Amino acid sequence: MTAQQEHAPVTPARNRIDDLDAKLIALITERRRISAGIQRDRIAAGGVRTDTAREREIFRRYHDAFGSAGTTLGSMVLEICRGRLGAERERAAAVEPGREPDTPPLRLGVFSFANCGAVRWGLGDRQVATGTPEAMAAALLAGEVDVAPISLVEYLRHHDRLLALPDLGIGSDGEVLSCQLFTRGPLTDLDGGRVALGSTSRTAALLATILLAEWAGVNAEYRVEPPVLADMLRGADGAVLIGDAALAETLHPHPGLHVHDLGALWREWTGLPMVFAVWAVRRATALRRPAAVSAAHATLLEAAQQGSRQLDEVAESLAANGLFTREEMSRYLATLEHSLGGRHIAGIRHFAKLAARRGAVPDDADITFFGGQS
Ligand SMILES: O=C(O)C(=O)C[C@]1(C(=O)O)C=C[C@@H](O)C=C1
Repeated sequence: MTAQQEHAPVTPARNRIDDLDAKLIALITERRRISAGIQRDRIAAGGVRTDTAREREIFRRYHDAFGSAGTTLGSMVLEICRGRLGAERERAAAVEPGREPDTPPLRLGVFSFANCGAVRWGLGDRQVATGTPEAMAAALLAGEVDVAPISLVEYLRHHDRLLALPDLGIGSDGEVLSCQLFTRGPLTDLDGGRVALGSTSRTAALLATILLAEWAGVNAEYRVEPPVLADMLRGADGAVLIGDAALAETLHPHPGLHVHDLGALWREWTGLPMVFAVWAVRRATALRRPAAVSAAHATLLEAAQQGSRQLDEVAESLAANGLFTREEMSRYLATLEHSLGGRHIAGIRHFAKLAARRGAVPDDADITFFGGQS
């Protein structure tokens, strides 16, 4: 017997710990088995191995129980259950050189708005183009970037040239805070009135006109204008604004102004989440360079997950520009959804039908995914 063993307190307490460790190991083994089943089903249905929103829930649970060590523990448990995240990207990258020699990496784009803050954070030092949704749609369609977010309306308008990346979107299941209709009075007062649509907004502008016409029964006249709320409201009874400007006006509303959250209204009306933007690739690029698109997709999924795991840090970095506090950014990031599950897709298809009825997108506009998921 070694000196250490002689002095080790082999007490009932240690036996109890051994017992608990054995139970934890058995529980994690059981968890891994169940998790593998869910992942298998999702992949068989054309999805990917991971579900960002679900992982965020799990991290929060461990964090609530054990603080930042809990986040590490949750991340280890997930790694045991679904493998290492980087592994997916490495596999995709490993396929790339063999199948698609001598081609440069795909060019990624992201929105400069806070709604891409988590993804930008997760991408770290990787070179990406940034721009407004308007600029990014133009760059994607012109071939200046290969994979980028695009507002839902622009995607639907160009659906025959684009494929959406599975499991990744920018949306909300209810309140979104950054896609807003501002009015001086109740919505019904807009009937027969004027609504200014901020020129940077595509999906939110159309969503507002659909909600007003079909849900609120309001018949208004619409005009596209530069996205400056005070100017917009000078000549109109309502104004639709998106992005950081809308967020600022929502978090610090002017007295007397009514703020209608378009994500919340949509949810109230349809019971579905609203997807404001999807991530897309040109069909021609997907055909020529499928492995590179897979690699880019895996990179973006991983970036979204990484950002979602570190929302406090993301909030801090977004607050650094002085426009918002860290708490405000945390609240905003918590309302955003980066996942694109069955309910989100149902929301997209419902919106596409309503938009087609108004002639805003082609009649056959639908979402089609890279990799064949439907
Ligand atoms: O719940 C799921 O969708 C799973 O696939 C299970 C699980 C987990 O182990 O908890 C694994 C991978 C996903 O990214 C999220 C969660």
